[in-house]
Amino acid sequence: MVARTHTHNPQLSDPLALALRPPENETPAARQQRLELEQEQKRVSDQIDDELRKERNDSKKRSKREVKVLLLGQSESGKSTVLKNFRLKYAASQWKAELRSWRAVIQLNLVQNVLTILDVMQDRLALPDPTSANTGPTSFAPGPYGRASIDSTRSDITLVGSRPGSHIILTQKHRLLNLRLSPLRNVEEDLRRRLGASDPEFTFANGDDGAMNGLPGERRKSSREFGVRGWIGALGFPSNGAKKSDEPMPVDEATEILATLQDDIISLWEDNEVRELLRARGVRVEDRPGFFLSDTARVTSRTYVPSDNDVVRARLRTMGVQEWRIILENSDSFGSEWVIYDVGGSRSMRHAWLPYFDAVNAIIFLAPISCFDERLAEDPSVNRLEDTLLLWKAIVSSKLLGKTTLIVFLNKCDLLKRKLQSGIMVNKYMLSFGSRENEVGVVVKYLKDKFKDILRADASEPRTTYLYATSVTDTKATAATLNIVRDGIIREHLKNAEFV
Ligand SMILES: Nc1nc2c(ncn2[C@@H]2O[C@H](COP(=O)(O)OP(=O)(O)OP(=O)(O)O)[C@@H](O)[C@H]2O)c(=O)[nH]1
Ligand SMILES: [Mg+2]
Repeated sequence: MVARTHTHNPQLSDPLALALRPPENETPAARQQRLELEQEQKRVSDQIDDELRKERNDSKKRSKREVKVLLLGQSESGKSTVLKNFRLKYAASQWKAELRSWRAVIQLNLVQNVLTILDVMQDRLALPDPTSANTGPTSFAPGPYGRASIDSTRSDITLVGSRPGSHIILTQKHRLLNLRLSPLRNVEEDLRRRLGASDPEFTFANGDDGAMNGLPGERRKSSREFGVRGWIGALGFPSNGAKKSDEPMPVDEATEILATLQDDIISLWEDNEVRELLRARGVRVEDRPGFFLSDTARVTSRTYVPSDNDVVRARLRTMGVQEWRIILENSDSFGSEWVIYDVGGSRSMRHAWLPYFDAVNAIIFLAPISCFDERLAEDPSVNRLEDTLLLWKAIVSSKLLGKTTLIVFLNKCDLLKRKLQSGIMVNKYMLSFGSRENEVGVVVKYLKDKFKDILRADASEPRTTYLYATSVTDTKATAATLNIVRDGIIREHLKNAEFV
């Protein structure tokens, strides 16, 4: 009978229920003991449930209290730089503790500046030196590290006559510099490995998705762009922010080699022929991300510790989506807890943005307006400004973002100004600009109107939008903008938060 009941009770036919059922010949005392034990177990289980419920509610409340911001824009638009400014201003002690961790990135940026120049020089160096009886570049003494080698078998000598800058003569001095600086190729590899080594998902962007050497006349893509999925892992940030900042930094091999080559790097960058060749080839190293050649003496010193401004200017490409939780220092009021999502901006990474659209209060859209004459690294047929405007159109017309506060930073105004002053004409690249004055204020106003026009024509819903002209490598000016932006976002957030 009992056996039949068990067999016919679907619940008790479950193997787990069968295994846990009370013994059939249980004595009253054993039964009493079992029931007491079960009661205690239930009490503990209920307590755990209560705690979980409380935690869920707390996290819901916290999530309501948190201000969530998504940084969007194409690659190299300045998203990570805005994040850095935000942390510098609102999480200063954490920021300070992390400064030293950026040394390797800045050293890598400087090494890449030098290697870019050496690459540009290679075809000219392959030619015999007309000012010297000594014709073979390999006949020079090796540099201080003795690992140098020069490819003297290049076969493109016949082509170089037609390249821009073919009138510039590089001499023995340049060959020697090239030879002495060639250990930097190993330093580059070493630093890349070191930065990538702590991130199992590190990726080298080489070719199909890297930033373009990018300036007018240069179609080649860089194999130098380097990105990591997480700064924290790659840079080895101190986990508790407690790293002592007055200890000297260890002098590793890269630092030692850079210190030894300091004078050569300065000679290369200050050399008139080299400058002329770069100009002729349209390679504006000084306008590129992560330009540190003007700071060579400081950056190559054995005791170099990065400054705030160095870190803000350092270039480290973002891969995927990085979430930053920032508790604003000196503020316990509403709006002191921020979550900022910093995303990778190149086309192949944009699909990863979507899941964050309905979770954020505000979007800061970075529009690098100095890029009117540049092409996308990932698709050289597309103008970078055009890509930015298309992205903006897609964002404003997205229904998912109907309630999201939109903030636009018309960024890189400093570079825009320099470009316009160097004589590059906006109307050559943007016909609709017409005969307006080729001046930064006029261009900014024109583009602001363009962004507003797109908003009017394509917005899924009318919404609050703020536009600012920025140069986010200028930390002082950006701090002031961020203050206004922060207050605006909090105001909007308060309006929408249910519990207010
Ligand atoms: N001169 C100047 N440089 C800027 C400005 N904004 C950003 N940069 C530089 O441009 C480079 C790219 O900026 P990032 O913030 O890394 O760009 P990103 O949008 O995060 O790029 P991805 O991570 O590839 O999506 C960095 O080296 C910055 O220092 C600016 O307003 N002026
Ligand atoms: Mg980035």
